Amino acid sequence: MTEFITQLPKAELHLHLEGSLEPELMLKLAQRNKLFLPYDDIAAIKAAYEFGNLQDFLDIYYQGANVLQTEQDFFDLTWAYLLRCKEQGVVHTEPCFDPQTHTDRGIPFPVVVNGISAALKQGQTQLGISSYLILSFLRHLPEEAAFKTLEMALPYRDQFIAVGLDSSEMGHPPEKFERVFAKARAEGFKAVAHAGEEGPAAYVWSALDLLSVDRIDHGVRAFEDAKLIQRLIDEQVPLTVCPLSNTRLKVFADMADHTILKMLDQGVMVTVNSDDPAYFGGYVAENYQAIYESLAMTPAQLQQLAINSIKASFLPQDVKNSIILQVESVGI
Ligand code: HPA
Ligand SMILES: [Zn+2]
Repeated sequence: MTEFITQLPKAELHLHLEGSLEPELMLKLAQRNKLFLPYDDIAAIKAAYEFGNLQDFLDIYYQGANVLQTEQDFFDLTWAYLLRCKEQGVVHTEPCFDPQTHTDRGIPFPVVVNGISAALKQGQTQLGISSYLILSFLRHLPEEAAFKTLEMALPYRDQFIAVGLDSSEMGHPPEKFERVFAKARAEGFKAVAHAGEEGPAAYVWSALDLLSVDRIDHGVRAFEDAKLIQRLIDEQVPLTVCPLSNTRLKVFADMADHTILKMLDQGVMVTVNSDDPAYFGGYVAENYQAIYESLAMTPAQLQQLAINSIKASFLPQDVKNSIILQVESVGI
């Protein structure tokens, strides 16, 4: 099945670039930048990746991001991710990054965005992978800080397509960011937000109604609210689901409990993504493989998930149509 999954042309729509920082690159960048890391080797780094919940993970993820200092570091991070995309049949990606994680420790915004953009551009020319970048606000910080980040980013507006919302969900509902999302939309950006990962289905409603998002990141707790599921089906709101992330962060105790297949069968526009692959044990193909094995999915359902990933992307309709034809031509 691995080969079939790899052959399916896919889009990845929920990927934190900082979460693709593999332990090997983390050590290399720490040495290059002469920084202290509280780990002796790769095994020690990996041993720290045992999470009881989202916050346990975020604490380690923000600490890991400290090794990213120069434009070259952000280029190398992004390029390593794109090479994985190439291996796994990802033909289009819409990764996000957290500028505040870097600007708050003194790294200038252009260092971050220019390093990422240069790698994405090279991904298009050398690997044939198209991409749109998403700028995410950290929801544990005040809305005022998100406004400042948006202002800082506006001179670089050609380098990203959408704004997003991530970090600690509980206690930080979408409504906290209503004004900054309105401003971003008025500036012409698309919008996505994490909602219904650890937070309740109510956060999915408010992301849709108050932030006017085009997609929901995660959204798996929508399953607890039948009315919400019906709305997601009626409006074909995409959910960027991340199966390995959900089990590693204990959103589901076991992959066999995951609701993605039920939602797919009901007609929800679900997609498969890796979230933070360096921390959760797999890139996008491993996520397809995990649900295929644990949920007894059929190859036709895997193909539908790949089609959904293209449909839910921000690509122009004619490009979507031609990639979907290619997905359909992969023999089952
Ligand atoms: O899964 C996530 N949820 C919220 N914030 C994040 N930042 C990186 N990954 C995540
Ligand atoms: Zn995420």
